Amino acid sequence: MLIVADENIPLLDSFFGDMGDIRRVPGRTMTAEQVRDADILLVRSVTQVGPRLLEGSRVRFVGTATIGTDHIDLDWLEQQGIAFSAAPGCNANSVVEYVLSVVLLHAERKGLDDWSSLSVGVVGVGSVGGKVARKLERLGFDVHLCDPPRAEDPDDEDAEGFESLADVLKCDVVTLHTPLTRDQAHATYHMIGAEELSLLRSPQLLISAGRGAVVDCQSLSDRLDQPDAPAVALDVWEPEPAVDPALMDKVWLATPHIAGYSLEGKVHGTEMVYQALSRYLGLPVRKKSGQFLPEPALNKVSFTSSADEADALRISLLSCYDPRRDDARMRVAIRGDEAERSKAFDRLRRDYPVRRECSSLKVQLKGTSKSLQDSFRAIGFKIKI
Ligand SMILES: NC(=O)C1=CN([C@@H]2O[C@H](COP(=O)(O)OP(=O)(O)OC[C@H]3O[C@@H](n4cnc5c(N)ncnc54)[C@H](O)[C@@H]3O)[C@@H](O)[C@H]2O)C=CC1
Ligand SMILES: O=C(O)C(=O)[C@H](O)COP(=O)(O)O
Repeated sequence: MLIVADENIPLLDSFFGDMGDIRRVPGRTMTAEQVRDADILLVRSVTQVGPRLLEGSRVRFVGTATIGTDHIDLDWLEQQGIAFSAAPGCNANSVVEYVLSVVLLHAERKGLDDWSSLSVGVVGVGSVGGKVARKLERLGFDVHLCDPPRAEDPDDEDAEGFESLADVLKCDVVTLHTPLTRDQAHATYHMIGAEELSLLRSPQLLISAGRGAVVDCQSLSDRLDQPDAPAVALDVWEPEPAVDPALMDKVWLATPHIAGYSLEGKVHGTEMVYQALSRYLGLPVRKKSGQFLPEPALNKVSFTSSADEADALRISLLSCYDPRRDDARMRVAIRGDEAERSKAFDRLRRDYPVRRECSSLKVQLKGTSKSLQDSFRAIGFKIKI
């Protein structure tokens, strides 16, 4: 059996090595020629999967080690009888930690003593947005939710209290977590256009961590030329990988589509596809991502009753993930013509440093308040009192 796989899928040999031969190819430039003799195709978000890639091949299973599926022609795969599996939720917690760190830095920049005094609007309340909302609520934030497809779903038992997009855009922070959809009810392509952007003003913050084209990036660039523009943290871009350097210069935090790039999130993506492929082939599921995760570089911090509580939280969260480092790397790397910028964007992603989630850090909180302990728990740290 031949497995053709994006070379950037981690742990290919560990998970799939005993299932067949593996041919690694660059995902962005994968060709029909490279997959023609494959039985199994494993991709990430940068490979467009449809008739152009697969017609005439013998591929019978496609797996994507990602949450998003907008790069896959799902209808065509179904028509062809090609089995498919994504990795729903695999890196959701990584995106949540990106959002928490961005909100923390924003509050700090605004001189707020209490970050939870900010109101946060979550647009798209699924696996990622739902987790963002739950963690922020546990941290005491005033959270507002917008998800019209869920609001209209009669079978959704938790579909209460959703607000309109216009209402949610009044929050201090607005964070976008919808998939990219077109030609359907509540399509999200350019959902945040000139009109919506005109409702967002300084000192509000817009975070985009779903897909680039959910925001009309030309309108965003124009809006950011105005004096009352909101602050913007962009993890996803329109287009990728040829990021517009003029837009990058205008946004507060620029990161190269890495919100979901914790090691746990990436390895979990591989594991979920491995599980789906094992089920498809009728093989036992024997491997678990936990067995392949290395010891974290930082595994313990300790605070005493003398610790300033806000500082303790800040130090711990930013020790696990500080988006300013990704922002700095991106601003240095993205330069030159379109081809050079595209290569640099993909290189930043391919060579992404190991980033561990908060759950990998044990935090000792001796003699600290119950509310601080609750906050650490809400974020996902392992705490010891
Ligand atoms: N930046 C990154 O690294 C990552 C980005 N993503 C993106 O995040 C997206 C969301 O992921 P999940 O939460 O796991 O997906 P999900 O499918 O669990 O949730 C998406 C939610 O968005 C809602 N939605 C759809 N159209 C909407 C609209 N017009 N307005 C408001 N809400 C709408 C859906 O009803 C659903 O509840 C993925 O599709 C992917 O594109 C996912 C992982 C990492
Ligand atoms: O899971 C998703 O959806 C994402 O957006 C991934 O973080 C994308 O990562 P790549 O597949 O582009 O490496």
